[in-house]
Amino acid sequence: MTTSSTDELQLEYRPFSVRLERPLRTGHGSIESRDGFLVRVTEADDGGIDSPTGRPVGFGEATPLSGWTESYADCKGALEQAQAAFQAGGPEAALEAVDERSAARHGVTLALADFQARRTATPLYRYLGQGPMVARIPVNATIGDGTPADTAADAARAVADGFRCCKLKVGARSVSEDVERVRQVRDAVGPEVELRVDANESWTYDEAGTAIEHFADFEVSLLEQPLPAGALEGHATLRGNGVPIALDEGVLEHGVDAICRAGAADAVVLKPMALGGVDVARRVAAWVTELGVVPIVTTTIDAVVARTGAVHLAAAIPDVPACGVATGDLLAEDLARDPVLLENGSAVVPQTKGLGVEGVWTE
Ligand SMILES: O=C(O)CCC(=O)C1=CC=C[C@@H](O)[C@@H]1C(=O)O
Ligand SMILES: [Mg+2]
Repeated sequence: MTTSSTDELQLEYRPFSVRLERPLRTGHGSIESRDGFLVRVTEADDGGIDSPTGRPVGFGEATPLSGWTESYADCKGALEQAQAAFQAGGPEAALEAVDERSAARHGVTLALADFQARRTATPLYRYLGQGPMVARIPVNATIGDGTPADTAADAARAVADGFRCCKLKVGARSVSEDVERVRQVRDAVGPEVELRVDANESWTYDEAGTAIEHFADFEVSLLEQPLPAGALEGHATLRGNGVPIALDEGVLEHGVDAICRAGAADAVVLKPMALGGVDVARRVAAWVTELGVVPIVTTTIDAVVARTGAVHLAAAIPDVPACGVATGDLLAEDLARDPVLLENGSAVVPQTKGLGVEGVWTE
């Protein structure tokens, strides 16, 4: 990475908290707010808000999530160390300071990537992937746990808003109630809409087998993490019964090498915040694609900076399937205007330099 000399650059961070519109109930429990840190890389003498002088600036976001990344306190501590290391030894030293803290590393690396992509007047996805221009990427709607009728209504609303793929949370209720929820959603949205379900490790092998029998009838296209993260063989045995299997929590538990060797997944979910950065996630996506496993990018219900980074990551992955990056509407508030337009089941990829997020760091 070529950057200005250390004494010309500085790394800063500041805390934020954004509420969700309503708690996202999952098999793991509920997510009610997202508390993290905005990260900014600027030229040391930069005077201010989003570098009005037009000099390069880079934004990142470190938003820890329990069960997926380090704790908030550990993330804060790692960013403190990274700021000092950056001052003393530049980006490479800062990256060493966050090496074992995935959310903190995500924030620092995204800010550095945004900084470099802005300097070269390149959209972040092209800076990441050196690939062709990509105008839009397919996205799924994210629908939390609710009664069968409420879930069906939420899915119908998403389809009316243009989504062609809905991912439903399951696992917080009995398998029979979840089967009924998916049945009612399928009846509500018709046969053309893609339905995926995410159990967040909630089921036993028998429960997963029962669910798959019914979900195959409803033409569910993907079942995410039915069994606990540690189960590799169990997931391998569930495959091939009419509903493809994706691993999410299992990616963090085993790594993609073990998953692919065990033949445990048809797809893997790549969460840049949990993997330590969009750079890591893109390398993993290329790797699993080589092995015939489908990469799916999702956010960790992040604020606009990390969420836009996930959109750029998805745009850097050739032939990416619908991704879970349309999560901005789950938030009651955000840190800045969303540069990503959602329409007709896709996200329009920002083509401006860098991430394309502005107005996010106001004094
Ligand atoms: O995949 C999506 O549609 C959005 C992201 C999403 O569902 C999740 C983000 C973070 C934690 C979980 O609640 C959940 C998941 O397990 O994939
Ligand atoms: Mg998941």
